[in-house]
Amino acid sequence: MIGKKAGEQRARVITALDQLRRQIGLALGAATNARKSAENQLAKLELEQSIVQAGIEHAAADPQVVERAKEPEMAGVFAWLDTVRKQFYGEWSDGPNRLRELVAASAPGAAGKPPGEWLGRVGTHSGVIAPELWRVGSATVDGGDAGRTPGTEMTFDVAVPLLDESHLSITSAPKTRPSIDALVENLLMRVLSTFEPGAVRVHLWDVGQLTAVLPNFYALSRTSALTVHDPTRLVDLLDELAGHIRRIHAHTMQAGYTSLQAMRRDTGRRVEPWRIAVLYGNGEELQPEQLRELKRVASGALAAGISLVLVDVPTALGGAVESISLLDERRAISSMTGSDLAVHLDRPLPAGQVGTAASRIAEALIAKQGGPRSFADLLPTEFGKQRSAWELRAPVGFYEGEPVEVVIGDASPHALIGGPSGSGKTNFLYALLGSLCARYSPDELALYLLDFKEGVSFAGLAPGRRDESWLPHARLVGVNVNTDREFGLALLRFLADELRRRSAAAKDHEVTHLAELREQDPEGHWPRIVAVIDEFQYLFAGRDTVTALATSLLEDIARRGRSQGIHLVLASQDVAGIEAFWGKPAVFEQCTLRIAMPKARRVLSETNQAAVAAPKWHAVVNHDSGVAHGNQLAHIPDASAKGVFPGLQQRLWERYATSHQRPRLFDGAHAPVLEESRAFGDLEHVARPKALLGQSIEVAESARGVELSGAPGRNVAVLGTTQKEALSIMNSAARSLARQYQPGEALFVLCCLVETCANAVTELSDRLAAEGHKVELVAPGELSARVHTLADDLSAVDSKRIVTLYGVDAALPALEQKSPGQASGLDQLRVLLKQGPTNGLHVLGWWRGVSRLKDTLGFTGTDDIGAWAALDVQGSELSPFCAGQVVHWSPRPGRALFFDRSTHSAPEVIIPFHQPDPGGDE
Ligand SMILES: Nc1ncnc2c1ncn2[C@@H]1O[C@H](COP(=O)(O)OP(=O)(O)OP(=O)(O)O)[C@@H](O)[C@H]1O
Repeated sequence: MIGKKAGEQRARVITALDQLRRQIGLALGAATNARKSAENQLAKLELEQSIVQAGIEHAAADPQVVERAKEPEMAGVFAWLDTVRKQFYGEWSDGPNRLRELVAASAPGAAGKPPGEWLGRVGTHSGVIAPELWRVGSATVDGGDAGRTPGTEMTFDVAVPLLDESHLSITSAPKTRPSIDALVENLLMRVLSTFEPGAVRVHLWDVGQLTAVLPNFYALSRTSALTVHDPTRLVDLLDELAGHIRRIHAHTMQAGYTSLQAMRRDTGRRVEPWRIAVLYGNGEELQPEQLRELKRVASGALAAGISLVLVDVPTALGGAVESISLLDERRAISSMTGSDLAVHLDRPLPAGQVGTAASRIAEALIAKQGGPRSFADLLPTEFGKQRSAWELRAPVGFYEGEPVEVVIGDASPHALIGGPSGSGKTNFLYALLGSLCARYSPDELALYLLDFKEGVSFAGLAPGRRDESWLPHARLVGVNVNTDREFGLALLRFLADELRRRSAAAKDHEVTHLAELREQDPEGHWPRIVAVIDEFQYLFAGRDTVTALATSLLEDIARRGRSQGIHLVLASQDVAGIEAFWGKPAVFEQCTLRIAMPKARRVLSETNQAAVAAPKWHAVVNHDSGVAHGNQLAHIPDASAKGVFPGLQQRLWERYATSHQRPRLFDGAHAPVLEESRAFGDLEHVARPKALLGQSIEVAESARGVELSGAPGRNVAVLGTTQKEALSIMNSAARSLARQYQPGEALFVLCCLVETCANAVTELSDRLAAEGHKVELVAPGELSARVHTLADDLSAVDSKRIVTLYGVDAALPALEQKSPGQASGLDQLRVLLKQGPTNGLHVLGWWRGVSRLKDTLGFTGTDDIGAWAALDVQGSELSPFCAGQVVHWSPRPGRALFFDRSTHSAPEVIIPFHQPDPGGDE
């Protein structure tokens, strides 16, 4: 509605202006017109000219003229000129009045009224629609020329279009610099006094002066309303303007508007401030590069709410440009009024009053911007109102009181955040997450959060002991993953799978973009996914398969994630993290959103140093791959203060928790407890039980186990000297198996040859017995004999037998002994390993070294150990048990390398369950 009205008014103004131009041209250039129309009648023209020059009344009294006019071919000259004059004056006689009305309507308030009515008052105009004209002076025509009494003067206002409408080019005459300053000052003051503070930003550049450009405005230079630029760095200013143009253009186009003006009218919001750049040249041509850039800026500026005022900068700008050329100190010719009419420029505004007015505007602006904003200022009044079909958009901070947004979408699908330790990177992430989660519901946004740093930075987002709330948008929270690079890999695999799932769904619906998929499949669950990986450089920390896989997965996700709504936010503390990236340009280039914390280097682009000088608790937000013109400085509110983020989380939790699942927490510092794991809890009686060895490192919580079928080789070896983990794996295996057998269905034969584990094994034995199972605790000295009987009865016994041996290596000397003519205990153990599985007997054995296991197996090869879990054993020792492949494994506490011939192509890292230690020495 507003738009339509404004549009009509604008059309009226333009028509009236055109008319005005024509009329003035006619009035003052009647002779020219007459001459043209009489080109083929030179004599007639001359006569007409002399008549017009003299004036019709004068000419009629001139006998010479009267004589010539009597000539036949001159017949009608007088009559014709009289008609023209009557017709024109009929229209023009009211021109000055009409013009006055027009300026009053199009230049309301400070835009057109005398300074006494507004100078020194702070404007209140909201800045959605700008006045169309701005007064610069007045013009006077003689009443005679206007069909009135000759000799009387008729004055009308002269105003120029500026904001959204036109650039302005001003040309000086000798010694007119003070007049030009007064003209510019008058114009700028009218603009600044019209709008509420903050709606307009003025940039001043003067090729000849560093500081003293428009000194009366000095007070404003403390604020964002006025920036004085370095005379030697015009290109910087032009770059900055080009950056605004690109950014605003992208924003408005995305919202479906061709200009900022159209967007403002339609949305009723200012969206962006207007910008006026005043460039003072010296009449000399600019350097070609500057000129090119200036023209480029000028062509896109108006649609982005940017107007240029060029003073003595000789250039022909394309598009709408009005001009004012000074004739002397008070008079000028303007393109608005035509070349025949001198404009009397308004008197300079009183310097003192301009200074006072500038101070008042500056103070009002500072008061309005307030002090530093808080985290609460980032949050919308109503939660969960935004839709993420096209993009995610949320403010993360403020610049001069105005919010600075981060956009994650088609143009900026992935983000790279960098800053040294303590620069506020984690705080930034919290500000971003809070702002996003408050705007988008968990159905619109799903978060996968991973922190490779030691510490608990994201831990609070998952349910905890002290705070039961969690962030409903979070699907996964991974903390303390510094040593578990595999978990990073698992997340990337998960994302790549999701990418495929989304691509397939998009293909089914014959669409290519998430927004279209959501439209076609309204019942589907297609939130945008944001995966935050803090200290992501850990992914590339070794020259191994993890690095290689992480690289290719990241590249895939980075490249294809955009259209499927899967976004990466990669954060890194040090340059090393970023440098890990330089060799991986595919990922780096896709991170078009760059966020640099103070002192961060190389995050933006090699040459963009903006972050180096950024103040504390600020960030440079750049959606243009770090190119300087995309820089947006923002103060980031404190999101890490006590209770701040948890406060928001509590509100979100109360709102969404009942309808959404809690996130999975993966904490690399805490091994899961067997009894608490879902995999253990879900076990039930089955025909082919699985011995659980530990938890897998995956996005979904799951455990790894070995199925003890009747196939040959279905025995399990635990390798290494670390007792705690070895005990854990052995016990989890036995206990999980016990859960899957009916009481009496299986016999557990336990033998512990490691003294320090005796208590734990006894405890296990008691527990199994208590569960109703048949258990035999064999003393070390009796093992050989028992192995014999087990081997002898191998096919004769009907029940399952689980032979669980702790420290087999310690039994080897005893097992090796043999009576002449008889098989040794070792021979019989080999029989069990080889023939046991097909006869319902499986060995779970712990060997404290690979060579001891080899000794045990003898020449029979490694096939009888179908699955193993290795602890402090070097990878190279393991290849014989892994079909000869190269095994990368650097042993680390609390982790095991697991391989099952029947299910794995390569070994994987698992986490042995945590065992509350009942009696072991550790
Ligand atoms: N915008 C801010 N306003 C006020 N305090 C802040 C702000 N940003 C960070 N801080 C404070 O500075 C401390 C360090 O910030 P933060 O943990 O975000 O830094 P970091 O760059 O992530 O460092 P590190 O990588 O070592 O964790 C925080 O404890 C927080 O209290």
